[in-house]
Amino acid sequence: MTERQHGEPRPADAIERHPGAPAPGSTIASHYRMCVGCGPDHPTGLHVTVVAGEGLTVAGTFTVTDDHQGAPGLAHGGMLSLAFDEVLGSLIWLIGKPAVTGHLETSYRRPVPVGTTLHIDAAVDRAEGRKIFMSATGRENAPDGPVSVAASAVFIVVPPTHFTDHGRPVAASELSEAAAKVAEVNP
Ligand SMILES: CCCCCCCC(=O)SCCNC(=O)CCNC(=O)[C@H](O)C(C)(C)COP(=O)(O)OP(=O)(O)OC[C@H]1O[C@@H](n2cnc3c(N)ncnc32)[C@H](O)[C@@H]1OP(=O)(O)O
Repeated sequence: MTERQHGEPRPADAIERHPGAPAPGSTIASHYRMCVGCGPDHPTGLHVTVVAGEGLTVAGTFTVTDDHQGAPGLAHGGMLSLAFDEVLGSLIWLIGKPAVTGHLETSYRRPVPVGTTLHIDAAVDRAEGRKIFMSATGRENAPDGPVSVAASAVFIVVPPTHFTDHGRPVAASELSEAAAKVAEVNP
């Protein structure tokens, strides 16, 4: 085997759906009740919802409210970026490995008014070592509506201790079933 030269891209690695992944069509529960992206207990969070798709895909929704405005009546770009981070991050439940956002690029194609529901389709494109390359599109008010926002990301697989080493220990009651399952798979 020839050694990889400095700066040379890695060859793509196989990446598969984990056998314990949520079934296609099932909801991927919020991983943390106070998450600003998906937590049901967050008072002004995005309350993003996500459903597992076939293969390494998910479909999410985010409804823009007054709490998410930048210009009056329009979604703040950072909030839209957050919605994409959340939906793309949900793909890790299909892979069954903890990972964090290393790089996120967001392309804003149309203004997104308050009251809009963005339908966000996201997929894993490929993996190279610990890097997982993903992409997503957000469509206005329907799964086949016009594309308002598109994004691509690189998530980096981390040890499960990443979250407690850098964050804080969490009580089991703060986590979703899905989060507990990943902790089980990757103790
Ligand atoms: C429980 C689920 C929660 C989900 C919440 C939604 C997702 C989030 O918002 S996560 C929060 C935001 N993200 C973060 O806080 C991450 C902060 N950054 C870090 O902790 C570290 O920089 C981390 C872990 C990403 C990488 O550090 P480290 O483990 O030392 O990686 P390192 O060994 O240098 O690099 C590994 C590979 O990743 C690549 N890489 C590292 N950082 C990046 C980056 N930012 N962008 C692209 N590639 C990167 C490296 O080039 C290397 O690639 P290769 O193997 O081809 O040479």
